[in-house]
Amino acid sequence: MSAGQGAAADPFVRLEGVSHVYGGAAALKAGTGTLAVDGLDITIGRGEFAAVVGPSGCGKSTLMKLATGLQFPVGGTVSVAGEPVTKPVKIAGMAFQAPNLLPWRTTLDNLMLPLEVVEPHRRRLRWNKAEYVDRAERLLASVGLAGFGDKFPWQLSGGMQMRAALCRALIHEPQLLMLDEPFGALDAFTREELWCVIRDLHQRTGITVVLVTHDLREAVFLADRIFVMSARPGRILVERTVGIARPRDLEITYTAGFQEIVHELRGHIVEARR
Ligand SMILES: Nc1ncnc2c1ncn2[C@@H]1O[C@H](COP(=O)(O)OP(=O)(O)OP(=O)(O)O)[C@@H](O)[C@H]1O
Repeated sequence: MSAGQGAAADPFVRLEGVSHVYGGAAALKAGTGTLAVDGLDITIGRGEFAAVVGPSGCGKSTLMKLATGLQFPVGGTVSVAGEPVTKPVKIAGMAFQAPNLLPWRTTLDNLMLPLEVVEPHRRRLRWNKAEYVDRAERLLASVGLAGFGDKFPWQLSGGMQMRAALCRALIHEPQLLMLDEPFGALDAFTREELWCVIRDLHQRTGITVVLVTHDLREAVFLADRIFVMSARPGRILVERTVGIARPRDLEITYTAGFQEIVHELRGHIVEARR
């Protein structure tokens, strides 16, 4: 296992007895709200790589939004790094299925965007631009995009855009990386290439990662622990420690042990869908 040896060692992201209703509690009472998650308990350790899987619409993205302070629960508690989550969590970086790069900005300028918003970088950016540009260029190089900073998003392939979006999520040196189906729109080969990019990043930095995915192979290849959610309203049904030694090579995805875990998870999701 990697740096984070599980939740017990050093809890970092913690949701306890969390319920969330879109539209608010009053809307739920009136029958117009959606109870997305209910009694959701999950603890992720510092430095751990956690994956969350489950049936469509079970509340995986909601879990991500609650953990990062983009939504607030109607019940239960959410904390990150020991602090209750009461506003958007600054120490988190996020990447989603769509890279969402601004087409009129170069790749480098897209990477700089969070720095123009998040303090203390916002204050420092003007006088320390060269230092930040250097950081952005080092990040681009670390994902195989050295020299592409001056290209516009439309000059990059889908996989390259996703790499750039990952760099943008990391530019403010977050302690927590939240990935919501980041590779869903990519072809199988590009996706596997990016698994290795994320694997190496996690190995190198020890950052805590939470990955939401529909791809069970992706979850088993990358994660220390996998959480299976129930159908909506979502809660954690199963917690599976992967236990495959690191560093992991793509070859392990063809081994019987790996495929056994994938099948086991698939069984849990079929069950959850019922
Ligand atoms: N803004 C919203 N307003 C009302 N209902 C919402 C909103 N966002 C999500 N929901 C509902 O809450 C439930 C959980 O949504 P969420 O996006 O968290 O699920 P998910 O597991 O990420 O879905 P998927 O696997 O399809 O991406 C779903 O039934 C969804 O329709």
